Amino acid sequence: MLSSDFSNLASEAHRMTNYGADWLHMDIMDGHFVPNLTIGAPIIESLRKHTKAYLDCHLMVTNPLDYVEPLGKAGASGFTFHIETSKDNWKELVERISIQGMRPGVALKPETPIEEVYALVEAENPVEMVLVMTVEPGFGGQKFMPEMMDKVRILRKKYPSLDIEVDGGLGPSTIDTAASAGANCIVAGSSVFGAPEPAQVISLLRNSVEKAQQTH
Ligand SMILES: O=C(CO)[C@@H](O)[C@H](O)COP(=O)(O)O
Repeated sequence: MLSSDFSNLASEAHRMTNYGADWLHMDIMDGHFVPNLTIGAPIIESLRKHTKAYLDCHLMVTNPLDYVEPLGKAGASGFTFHIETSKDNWKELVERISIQGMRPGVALKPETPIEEVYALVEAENPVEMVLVMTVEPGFGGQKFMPEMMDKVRILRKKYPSLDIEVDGGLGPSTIDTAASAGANCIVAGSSVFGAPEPAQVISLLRNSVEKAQQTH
């Protein structure tokens, strides 16, 4: 939703779900971990009053622990934190996310090796999704980094049933590359909000993933 009109967030959310979006991806940025500042728990709480959609929160913040209880109480559905911020406390983080009834996920920046998330996927109380950033986090409208697909291929081979999300520069010209590598959760901002027919783009993204899943 970073590409949406934030002054009309509820109607933008309805527009996207009416166009066929399964989830609403909410980029939460603190202006410290990334050089941008967006939304927090109060916005999620207000939005939750207007939609039952899955709110897939991506925490681009230095201290994700500070956001767990506020976002859980606000009605967030998924809570995906960055491994770069939680190498020493991810077990506590995942436990507290789960206690709040949210789905835990872990994200990694382009320069972070994929090996750094294996322990979180294999843990007794594991994350349920890995978000492979395909741009440097902080802004929408950037160019897709195809070199990140090696991470997706490795994850898909190692964990066949894991949810693998990709985020950054996804659209009609890049979706087949991501889907064929094994990504099954697709974040798309500018390619959908900027499209003359957003529903057609959402349908194209979904069809590409479904087609690729038949070969995995
Ligand atoms: O987390 C981020 C950016 O940090 C992403 O969610 C972007 O907001 C995706 O936007 P597009 O690249 O699809 O325009």
